[in-house]
Amino acid sequence: MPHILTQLHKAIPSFIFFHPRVSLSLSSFLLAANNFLLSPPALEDRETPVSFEMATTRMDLDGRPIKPITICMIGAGGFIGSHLCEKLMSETPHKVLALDVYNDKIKHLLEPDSLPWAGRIQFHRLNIKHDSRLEGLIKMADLTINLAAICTPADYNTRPLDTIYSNFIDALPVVKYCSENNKRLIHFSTCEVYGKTIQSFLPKDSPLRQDPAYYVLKEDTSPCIFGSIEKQRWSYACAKQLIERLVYAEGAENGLEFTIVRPFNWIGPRMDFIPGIDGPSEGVPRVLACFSNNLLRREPLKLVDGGQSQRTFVYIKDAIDAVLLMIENPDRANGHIFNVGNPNNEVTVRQLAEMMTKVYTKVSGEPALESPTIDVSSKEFYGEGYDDSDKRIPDMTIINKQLGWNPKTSLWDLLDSTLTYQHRTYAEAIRKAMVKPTAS
Ligand SMILES: NC(=O)c1ccc[n+]([C@@H]2O[C@H](COP(=O)([O-])OP(=O)(O)OC[C@H]3O[C@@H](n4cnc5c(N)ncnc54)[C@H](O)[C@@H]3O)[C@@H](O)[C@H]2O)c1
Ligand SMILES: O=c1ccn([C@@H]2O[C@H](COP(=O)(O)OP(=O)(O)O[C@H]3OC[C@](O)(CO)[C@H]3O)[C@@H](O)[C@H]2O)c(=O)[nH]1
Repeated sequence: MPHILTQLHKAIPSFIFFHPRVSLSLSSFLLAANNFLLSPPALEDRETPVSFEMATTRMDLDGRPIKPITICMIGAGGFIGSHLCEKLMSETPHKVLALDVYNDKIKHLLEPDSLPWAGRIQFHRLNIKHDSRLEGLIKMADLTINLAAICTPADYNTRPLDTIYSNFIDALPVVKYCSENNKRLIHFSTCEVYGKTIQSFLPKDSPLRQDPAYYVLKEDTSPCIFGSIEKQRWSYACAKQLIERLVYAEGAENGLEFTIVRPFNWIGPRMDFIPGIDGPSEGVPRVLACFSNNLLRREPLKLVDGGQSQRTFVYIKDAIDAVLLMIENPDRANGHIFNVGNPNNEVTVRQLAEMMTKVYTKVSGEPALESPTIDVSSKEFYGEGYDDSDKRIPDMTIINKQLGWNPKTSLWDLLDSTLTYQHRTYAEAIRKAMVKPTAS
């Protein structure tokens, strides 16, 4: 192992870090806070890349200067990872060792070498299932963030073994290496660990159904309620729950410094794939990409079991602000489990379909279909063993108290920017793919 580490160290160029030497005055503190709160426009919304300049000392929530750190980010090439890398490169001095099997979603951050953050992000193509470089990379970093997972519901009941291995077995060495090497870990879990609400088991006419105590999901008091074993949908939630328990136990028994994140349906650009364009034609991504695909192809949006399930959606950029607060405020984040969602953005899936149809009509200029949705059974859509969470409203008390974080973006606004991106990125490719070759 030591010789592998030496090679890894040699492979990494020397990094130029921003060193905060500015003495703190009230005005610089206010400016830093202001810069932090007013994020610049998203990279994908910019015509040309904006030059990167760090003019002021960045401060943590307790008024201390933030020291640059090295982050080992596993699953950095995915949806959340790509947005987190973007944020870290454009607004912070931190260095990222980006680990994934794919890098398509972060290519714009890796090339060309002339980018303002060149040298602060380094991609390592590896599969954490079987790669001896993993421990060395975790050792080289101050903090590990584990995002790697199979996390699309269409896989949970059709590939339960892969799902359980990915979300539990493959995550085990990451926890172990962090614990053994005294490295801080931010582990990505899911809101799905709550499963179903207590409300869903109450009689339909029970007045208790109106009481938030029976449906708002709280990190420290809500139970985890899953369906039977034949309902393999819960393979993912159950694996995530067990890895949460393991991380928590490593904290309690061996002093691991950890934070667990439970995302509540984060959505935005670069989420999943559009079947037949940048993913398999028969693939079933999460609902945002399913509905985007239907809208782009001018097909009715498929409502599973009537689209009655409820979700709260949060804009990826709001959620990434929360993760950055966790990264830069370890004293406030360590030892905590955080819900990260937007309780104000609750809709049924049917309402989501209706809103996406309206927004897409606006951004594309194309009229909506006469019948914009179609009902489909879960068995037909997902296969045997599917089941669903009825309602997901995050309680925000803990994240509010510890990090002062609140989501900002309404569902309409986040769909507006996301569907503008989907239309700009995919409409032409879909049009070409849909033109059938004519017989000669
Ligand atoms: N997006 C959400 O709303 C949401 C909600 C709940 C939980 N989460 C959790 O957040 C994390 C990230 O989610 P996402 O939406 O970015 O998913 P994603 O699928 O876009 O990203 C996951 C990334 O992990 C990589 N990966 C998977 N297995 C790997 C392995 N063995 N080795 C190396 N890389 C591997 C994948 O290639 C992918 O790039 C996951 O743990 C997921 O369970 C996300
Ligand atoms: O074409 C479609 C696709 C889906 N639905 C229904 O929409 C609901 C939400 O589905 P989706 O976003 O795919 O996934 P879930 O919210 O159920 O689960 C995710 O939550 C967090 C995470 O852990 C990671 O993202 C994942 O497990 C659902 O009710 C579908 O049935 C539809 O009607 N039509």
